[in-house]
Formats: sequence, C-alpha cells, structure tokens
Amino acid sequence: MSRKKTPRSKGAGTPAANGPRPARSGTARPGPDAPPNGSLQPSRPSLGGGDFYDVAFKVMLVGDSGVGKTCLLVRFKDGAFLAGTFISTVGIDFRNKVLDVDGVKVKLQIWDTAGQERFRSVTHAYYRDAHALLLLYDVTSKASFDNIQAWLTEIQEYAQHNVVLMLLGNKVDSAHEHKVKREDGEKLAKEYGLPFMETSAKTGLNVDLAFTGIAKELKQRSMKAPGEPRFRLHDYVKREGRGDSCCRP
Ligand SMILES: Nc1nc2c(ncn2[C@@H]2O[C@H](COP(=O)(O)OP(=O)(O)OP(=O)(O)O)[C@@H](O)[C@H]2O)c(=O)[nH]1
Ligand SMILES: [Mg+2]
Repeated sequence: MSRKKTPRSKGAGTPAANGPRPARSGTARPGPDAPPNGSLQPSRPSLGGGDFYDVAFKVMLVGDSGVGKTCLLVRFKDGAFLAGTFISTVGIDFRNKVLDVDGVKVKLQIWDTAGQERFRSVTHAYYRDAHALLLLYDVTSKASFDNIQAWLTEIQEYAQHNVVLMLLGNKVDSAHEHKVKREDGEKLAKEYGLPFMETSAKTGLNVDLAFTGIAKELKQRSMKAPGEPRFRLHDYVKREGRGDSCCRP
C-alpha cells in the first residue's frame, strides 16, 4: 500500500499543527507514580494528578509506522480522530486514563511507541515494564500484517513472559482498500493464541473495548476475589467485539 509521506516535525516534541496530538518527545519518561518494572502492584490512590486509582498498569502500543497507534490512543483518551497529515511519532510518548472496572479504578498508563525502525532500540528499553501490549497492523497494508511475526519475535525477546497481548487490525473503516482479510487476522491470532479484533481509530469501532478488555484482564490478575469467575479476555473480545458490517467488501 502506498502511505502518505511522513513530514518531519520541526523538532522533537513539536505538536502537530492539525489537532490535539500528544507531544512527540524522544525523551518521555514515566511519571513519578508509574508502577515499577514489570510488577503488578496495587497502587495508592493518587491525590496529586487528579486521577484517583486503585491499581495501575502499563500498556504499550506497538506495530509498524503508520498503522494507527497514535490515532488509536487519541481516540481512546479524547474520543477524537486525528485526520489529515500523518505525523510519525518520535521516540515514545504516553498518556494516562483511569477506567472503572467493576467498581475498581484501574489506571492505564499507555505508551505510544514509534513504529519507525530507527527508534526500535528506544522501544526495546520499555518492553520489560509493560504489563500489556496492543500489537497493531493496518488492514490496508499487507506489509504491516506480514511484519506481525517479526514483532512477535521481538516481543518474545524483550517483553515479560506473562505480558497480556492482543492483536488488532486497524483502519477497518477503509472499505475499499482492504488488503488483509479479517479471516487472515483471525487465523494468525489463533496460531499464536492471541485475542484479536478489527478496530477503527476513525470511527471508534472496538477501540474502548480493546482497552477495557486489557484493563479487566490486568485487574483480575492482580486482585481476583475468591469465588470470582475467571475473566477470559479471548471470550470477552469475541463476545463483545463488533464487526464492521457496514464497510466489509
Ligand atoms: N481510515 C483510517 N485512517 C487511520 C486510522 N488510524 C489512523 N489512520 C491514519 O493513518 C495515519 C497514521 O496514523 P498514526 O496513528 O499516526 O500512525 P502510527 O502507528 O502512530 O505511526 P508511527 O507514529 O510512525 O509509528 C494517519 O494519517 C491517520 O490519520 C483508522 O482507523 N482509519
Ligand atoms: Mg504514532
């Protein structure tokens, strides 16, 4: 698929001119209340940042450049879509969102990584702290789908062995440009035992669901009450995930 050329921003951290994109900073660091490396530890309610929470987790967005990681995050955080010029993320950036999961305040610290090859070593350094990974491909780009195996190899090498992982086929709204069939995504996900959904940062399809599913899984792993039925992420996304019936060929 042909992608829009990536304009260079006028320096790291320069916000996009066309919308409320997160600052692209190559030097982003977790806030002082970030959970420590790789541990699922209940956090204290935070009084400083205005976001009360009971538990906090780190979620990382990974996948090729241009698949829609930043747009997915902005859709989830702000309910908006970043249309227009594609401004590639530089280094790594993050945003927080607190969700109510069955009465428990779950804070997700979501790391938006740069898909470009030249930032790969930056991304590697963050894998080990991630409790969950959302691995994206673009349904209009066969290359981004073909690269999923390489991403999985990288994840295996750098992430925690028990990291929660979900595969997402983004841009499902692009009705006439589909290069990757839903069945192919499903097949690959099945092969690797991953929960899978098609999403659209543009329409919002399945975006909240993906993050909510991750939050539910992480919350239960860290504080499952005795007798509470086990939450199954696979079943949840299968049951709740919507198809893009309006736009499928
Ligand atoms: N139609 C459609 N376009 C999308 C969607 N998500 C993202 N885009 C477009 O795809 C382009 C790339 O989106 P980004 O979110 O910046 O991609 P990225 O994965 O963050 O790319 P890097 O930061 O380089 O890794 C932009 O032009 C977006 O407007 C979607 O769900 N549907
Ligand atoms: Mg980005």
